[in-house]
Amino acid sequence: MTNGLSLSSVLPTPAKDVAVCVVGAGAIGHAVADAIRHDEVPGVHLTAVLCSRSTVAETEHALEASDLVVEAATVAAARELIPHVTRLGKDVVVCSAGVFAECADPEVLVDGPGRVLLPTGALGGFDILAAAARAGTADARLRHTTIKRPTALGVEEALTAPREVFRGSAREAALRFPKTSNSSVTLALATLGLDRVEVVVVADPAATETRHVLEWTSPVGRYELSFTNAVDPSSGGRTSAVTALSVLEVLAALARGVGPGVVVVEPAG
Ligand SMILES: NC(=O)C1=CN([C@@H]2O[C@H](COP(=O)(O)OP(=O)(O)OC[C@H]3O[C@@H](n4cnc5c(N)ncnc54)[C@H](O)[C@@H]3O)[C@@H](O)[C@H]2O)C=CC1
Ligand SMILES: O=C([O-])CC(=O)C(=O)O
Repeated sequence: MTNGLSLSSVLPTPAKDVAVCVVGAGAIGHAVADAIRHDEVPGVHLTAVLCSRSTVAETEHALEASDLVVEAATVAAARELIPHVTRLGKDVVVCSAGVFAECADPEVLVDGPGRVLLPTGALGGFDILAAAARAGTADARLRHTTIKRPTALGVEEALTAPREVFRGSAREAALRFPKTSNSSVTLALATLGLDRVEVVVVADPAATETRHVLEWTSPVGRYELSFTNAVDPSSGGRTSAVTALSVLEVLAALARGVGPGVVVVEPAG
């Protein structure tokens, strides 16, 4: 700063707005589309919102008109969309990250040159965990405990106390709870991989919010990160409201040319 340069003057500035198509008009898709419509993300504009009734022609037209696609639908939709969009050379922000639990190698779904970008979703702290993983993962351990209300997990039984309903790998969690373990998959892909992150799922009849606890141990440090998330009321108590906001962080980062979590100081005026 003393030499007259502000931090952002050395960052690349994208030449034009990023044109975004949102796939899925539920809790996340609706919130993301609304925020873009209301100009809450500078440098980004909305081309279309596709729903499950959209025709093939509407879908193709929307993809053609977009630079980037936000998938906020289902694992099944992500399974079809990822190879298709990446083959067109466009990036796709994927909320239904659980789709990667179906693949021995996540890269097989990505038929480039486009890329898949996974938002941190309902979690955070990936920066420090990925940094710690750089020191080596052989002696690292990571556990993700999710605590949600029983109906959000598909647990029909009337519980009177919290109950552990699952313990296994992130891959197994996503296959067992495809609608509520996407964040475990993203976390695993950012750190130790799908088969080495332990996931515990707890159904708590008293839960009014969703809790996620991450416990990391490795030679470089021990971290415990705890997230208590308000749920999006339109998601049946299932989806943490911050997930849509994390998608907006990815879009804002793309428009600015720097990753989420980086503090950018803009020039004055
Ligand atoms: N990465 C993360 O941290 C999180 C990921 N998720 C996942 O994100 C996805 C979206 O979540 P929500 O908005 O809460 O779900 P939602 O159920 O509220 O909305 C999904 C919408 O997608 C629509 N849809 C289904 N198939 C479609 C298709 N082929 N094309 C277009 N639309 C389609 C549905 O009709 C529905 O309106 C889900 O897979 C959910 O499990 C949810 C929370 C956190
Ligand atoms: O929204 C949340 O708290 C987490 C979730 O459903 C998921 O990871 O799929």
